[in-house]
Amino acid sequence: MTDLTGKIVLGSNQYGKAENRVVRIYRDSPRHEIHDINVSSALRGNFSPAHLVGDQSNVLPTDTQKQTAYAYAKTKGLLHLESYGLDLARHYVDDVDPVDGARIELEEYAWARVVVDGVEHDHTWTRKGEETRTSAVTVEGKGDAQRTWVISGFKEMVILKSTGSEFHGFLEDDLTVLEPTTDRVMATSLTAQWRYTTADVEWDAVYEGVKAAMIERFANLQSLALQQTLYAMGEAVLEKYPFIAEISMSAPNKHHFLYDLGKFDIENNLEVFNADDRPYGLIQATVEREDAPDAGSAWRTYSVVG
Ligand SMILES: O=c1[nH]c(=O)c2[nH]c(=O)[nH]c2[nH]1
Repeated sequence: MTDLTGKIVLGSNQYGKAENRVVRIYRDSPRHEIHDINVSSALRGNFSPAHLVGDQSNVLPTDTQKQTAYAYAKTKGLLHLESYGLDLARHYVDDVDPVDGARIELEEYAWARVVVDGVEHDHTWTRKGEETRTSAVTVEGKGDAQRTWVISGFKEMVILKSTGSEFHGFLEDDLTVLEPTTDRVMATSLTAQWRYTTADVEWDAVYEGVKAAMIERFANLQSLALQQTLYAMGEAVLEKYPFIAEISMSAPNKHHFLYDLGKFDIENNLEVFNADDRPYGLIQATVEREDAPDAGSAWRTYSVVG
């Protein structure tokens, strides 16, 4: 083995405050609104002195980033993940001299208003078992050279269809035991992220529209495989919204195996299944436009590792 003798230098780095749990209540009228989020910030820029010689003069403390996350929830507002993320990212890049890039990652936990005596309650909710909405906003550069990328998405939207799904005609080798099927349960816990070509978007309406397009395609397509369903869902989103450049999806195949009731002489006509949690097939795909603008830093995550 040859010993390496090159100079040791600092590679890519960033720092910030991860997972600030910010809950913003709007209580200007008797009917309150709640936004319950998890926000992480990461700053990129000239932080070599901090790493090399312990000089903090360029370092805006992570504690300040935490304070900013909470303060901005009030002063700038927290109505949409994306607009709040843009406010934070632009602040760090525009107002903090050593910062030339900021990455804000966000998740929102949905709450459902409770209904008491048939009336929606003003200030009490239960946590929805729905998907978690997500966003990732990146701003780089100052002044006219500034670039902005916005990704929106969701995690763990659990969706199931009890028919309309087939899987057959697959490649077989000596170890293939899977039986082909023309009728099965298809279920997944879908994670999706889509990249906008603009930051001028009606965030909530488009989020709901993307979800609706995906759900409609999942429900109505006679599926020959989860791969085909995933592509069709992505295609539906790009067809509907010309300002979305690409969508990436990750879909665990939540297998529902027909339970053997024959041993009890009980007929099971696709009625009783074992919902097995692992192992699971994991189908992942990106659907994109050939003329999509360069993704730049859109997908660079805040975590250096992983
Ligand atoms: O939709 C599916 N895609 C696969 O690639 C696959 N593989 C498998 O065993 N079952 C399934 N289902």
